[in-house]
Amino acid sequence: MRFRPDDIGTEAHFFIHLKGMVRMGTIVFVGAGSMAEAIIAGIVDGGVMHPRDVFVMNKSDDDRLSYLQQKYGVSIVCPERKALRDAELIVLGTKPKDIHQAMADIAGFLNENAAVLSVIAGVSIATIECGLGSRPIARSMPNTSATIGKSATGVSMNHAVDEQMKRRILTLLSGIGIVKEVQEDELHAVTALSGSGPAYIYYMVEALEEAAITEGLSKEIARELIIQTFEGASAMLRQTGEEPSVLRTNVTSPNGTTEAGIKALEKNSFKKIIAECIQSAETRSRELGSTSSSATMKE
Ligand SMILES: NC(=O)C1=CN([C@@H]2O[C@H](COP(=O)(O)OP(=O)(O)OC[C@H]3O[C@@H](n4cnc5c(N)ncnc54)[C@H](OP(=O)(O)O)[C@@H]3O)[C@@H](O)[C@H]2O)C=CC1
Ligand SMILES: O=C(O)[C@@H]1CCC=N1
Repeated sequence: MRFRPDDIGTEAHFFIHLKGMVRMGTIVFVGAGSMAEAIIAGIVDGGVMHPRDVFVMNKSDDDRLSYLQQKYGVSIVCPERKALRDAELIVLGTKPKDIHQAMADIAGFLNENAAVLSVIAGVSIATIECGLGSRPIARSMPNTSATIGKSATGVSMNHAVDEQMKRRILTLLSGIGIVKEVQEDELHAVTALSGSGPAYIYYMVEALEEAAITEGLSKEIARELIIQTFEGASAMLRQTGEEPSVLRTNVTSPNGTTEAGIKALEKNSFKKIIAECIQSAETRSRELGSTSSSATMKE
């Protein structure tokens, strides 16, 4: 369900949550790129927010703002920045390298009660407090499946976030998928696992598809079989609640095809490769954080 600007109804002002309705004011996305679009699509298409309560701004890419306005019915922050002054929640969605400039650009416009929700990899709550002052701040790590309401998001909040704002932020993030509250330091691991995760899965699909084509299948048939295999395996994990190792054993006939396939994975140190993948991404998330906090200290 997607609300449109002419779709006036009081219920559209509210987040609908299982535990009741949570009132939410306007939201401004500072940095309206791919991740912002994924979240906007999730909350607008999911009926979580009315698009008239959602504003977007960029540094210079006005064409992108027009595209988002056309596609989702959201509004563009005007040069006087009125939307920033009125906003109840600011979503920071720039690249880590641009966050200091973005915070310097908006700091003077925010009302003192505005809360902040960051989706930026690596950048700490302390860095945001440094740039935007002491205020309620949530640091999250969603993923691009937010576009279809299937994000796996981790979030951590500072002490200034009260119960009401916490519910609002959790409700907003629930609108784009599942949410897990974690310690701030654990967000580096969340980033490595589920923030970057969709890319690993797509990479694996590319590899499976190439291998299937080499074995004589058409790309179309291979693609359909792979997608259904991922969907089926993931639904089995969720619905049966079984350990993955048990489900794997159920597929593996003694001396059969699966055993041959798994042996090839083991011979090529599959688990070591995956461990290195997650570890490298985790380390990079920490690097992005320390780069941005040392930039703060230089300023
Ligand atoms: N992509 C992903 O899968 C995920 C990304 N993230 C995080 O989301 C963040 C955004 O990533 P992504 O959406 O891919 O990046 P994009 O490059 O698509 O978008 C970044 C946006 O920030 C804008 N911007 C830059 N400087 C400023 C500024 N000073 N004021 C306002 N806007 C500004 C850019 O506008 P302009 O072009 O005008 O400069 C651009 O539209 C990153 O920090 C990333 O770590 C988190 C989870 C998953
Ligand atoms: O690659 C990145 O840095 C971002 C963070 C998680 C997914 N994309």
